[in-house]
Amino acid sequence: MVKVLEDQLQLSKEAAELFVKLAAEAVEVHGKFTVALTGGSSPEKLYDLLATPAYRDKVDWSKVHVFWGDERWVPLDDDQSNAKMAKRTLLSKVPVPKENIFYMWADGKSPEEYAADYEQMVKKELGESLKFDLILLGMGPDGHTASLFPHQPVLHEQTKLVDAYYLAPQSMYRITLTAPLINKAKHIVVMLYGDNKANALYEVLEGEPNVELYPSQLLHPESGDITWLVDKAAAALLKKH
Ligand SMILES: O=C1O[C@H](COP(=O)(O)O)[C@@H](O)[C@H](O)[C@H]1O
Repeated sequence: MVKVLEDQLQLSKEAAELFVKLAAEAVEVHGKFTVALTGGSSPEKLYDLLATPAYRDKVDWSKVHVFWGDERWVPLDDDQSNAKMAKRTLLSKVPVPKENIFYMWADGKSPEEYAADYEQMVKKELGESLKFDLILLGMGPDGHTASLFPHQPVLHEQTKLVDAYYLAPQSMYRITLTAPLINKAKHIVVMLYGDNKANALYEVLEGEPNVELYPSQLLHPESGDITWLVDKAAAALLKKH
């Protein structure tokens, strides 16, 4: 489903409502809420909102288990860290138990080693189903989502649930959930705004299949659902939605 909202604030409010609803449902059904956060600029407003009493007080944070969809392989206090932004805006302001937060970073490990460790953590937390209750994602103007970047071999990964690799154009390692794991989620929410993403959004949703160029085309939930929360500017080129 594609939902076109007026602007970043409106789509963030919509995402916050969904987060609260899905958290309550998951806790009711299986006693916890497993969520993978996204990085980048798109979710900042959402995290700010979730930390305000209007939303914060509706979530049982003691039952929330926090993962990330992807991360830049940098220490947690580095400005490029997706976790640093989530900590500043949300995790430092809500009572999530420390042991429920699974950062995609470890001192003294290689990214590849830690990707294998992270896969084990994911398996332990999610059990056999491997289904996150919610995976939040963004999308870059180049059509990448999580750290599934154009033309990277990770796009074809079928065995690993979590992978790490050197992203040469950015001169840094990335660690990411892979498409097969993401597509198992019960709910996927992709949030993005701005006219610089209009072309990629059109190509991803209505263009010719080409995952090498537009990796977000890999998003096809096996049995869950996907909601695209986009603003009018990002949706400007869509014809069918
Ligand atoms: O590199 C990344 O970029 C995407 C998109 O970021 P945005 O700033 O355009 O919202 C993000 O979803 C991903 O988590 C991040 O690592």
